[in-house]
Amino acid sequence: MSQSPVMERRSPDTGVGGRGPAEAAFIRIDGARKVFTQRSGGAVPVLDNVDLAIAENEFVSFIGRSGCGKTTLLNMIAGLEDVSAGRIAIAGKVVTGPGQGQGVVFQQHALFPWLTAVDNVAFGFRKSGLAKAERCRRALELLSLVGLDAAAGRYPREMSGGMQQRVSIARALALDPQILLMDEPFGALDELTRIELQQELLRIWEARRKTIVFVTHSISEALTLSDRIVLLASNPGRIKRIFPVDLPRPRLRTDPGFNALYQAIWNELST
Ligand SMILES: Nc1ncnc2c1ncn2[C@@H]1O[C@H](COP(=O)(O)OP(=O)(O)OP(=O)(O)O)[C@@H](O)[C@H]1O
Repeated sequence: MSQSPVMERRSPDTGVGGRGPAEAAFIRIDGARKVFTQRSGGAVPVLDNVDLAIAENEFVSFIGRSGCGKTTLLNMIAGLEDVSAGRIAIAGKVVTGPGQGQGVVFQQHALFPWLTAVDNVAFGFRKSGLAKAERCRRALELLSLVGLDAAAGRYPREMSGGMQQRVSIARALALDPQILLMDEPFGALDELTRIELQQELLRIWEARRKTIVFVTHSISEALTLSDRIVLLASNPGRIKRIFPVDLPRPRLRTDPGFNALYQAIWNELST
């Protein structure tokens, strides 16, 4: 396969893309492996020897074929899955569970159907020790940030999928996490809503200075959003290649640089 000049093949010791030495990594994954144990006792190796360094405020996407381990890797960073071997650290502290600065947004919005939008977001403050009125005030502020001022009193069944996903993002932002981990958050949305939410997310990312790790199946989405795209291969899951996206934002799909990278990622995914 021909190599595009904008691509860069990196060794498994994947440093922080163009942002200084790997020691400056905010999220550091070293030799991470994941083996699931089946009920029958059999072991299923899912991720093997993953090394990755992600800088503070960096936007990194994981892309790869279905089943290659993207969600598992994200869940390991979230502290929702343990690491079978190797280690994952955030700001130098080994991840031992959730609550180390990670906020998670899943594809299914996972809102409480019996709570209004504002109460769903306020739920994110439950461990904050804040008084109810203050939780409510801050929840309204976050709903405003995601463009949902007018829908605060609505229940999930009264909102579209895009609105529900905005509420999920607001809830994930409640405790002002340093890291936003997003698992195909826009996968179930129509194309227009998806593009709108991508722009919203970039706005929030720039305004709030978050580190974002984002799982997607869409090459265009990864190219629109990311500083770097990490392509995973399957059986067992491992990093095959990392694509830095050195294109100015907002990114246009008609840009020749965008198209060159799209083609390069497509080629790599399909081989
Ligand atoms: N709890 C589990 N027990 C056993 N195997 C599991 C478990 N969770 C995931 N797996 C397996 O691990 C592999 C990776 O799954 P994962 O969901 O991480 O992949 P993915 O790349 O996110 O897939 P998709 O793109 O379809 O969402 C799959 O083969 C899956 O069947």
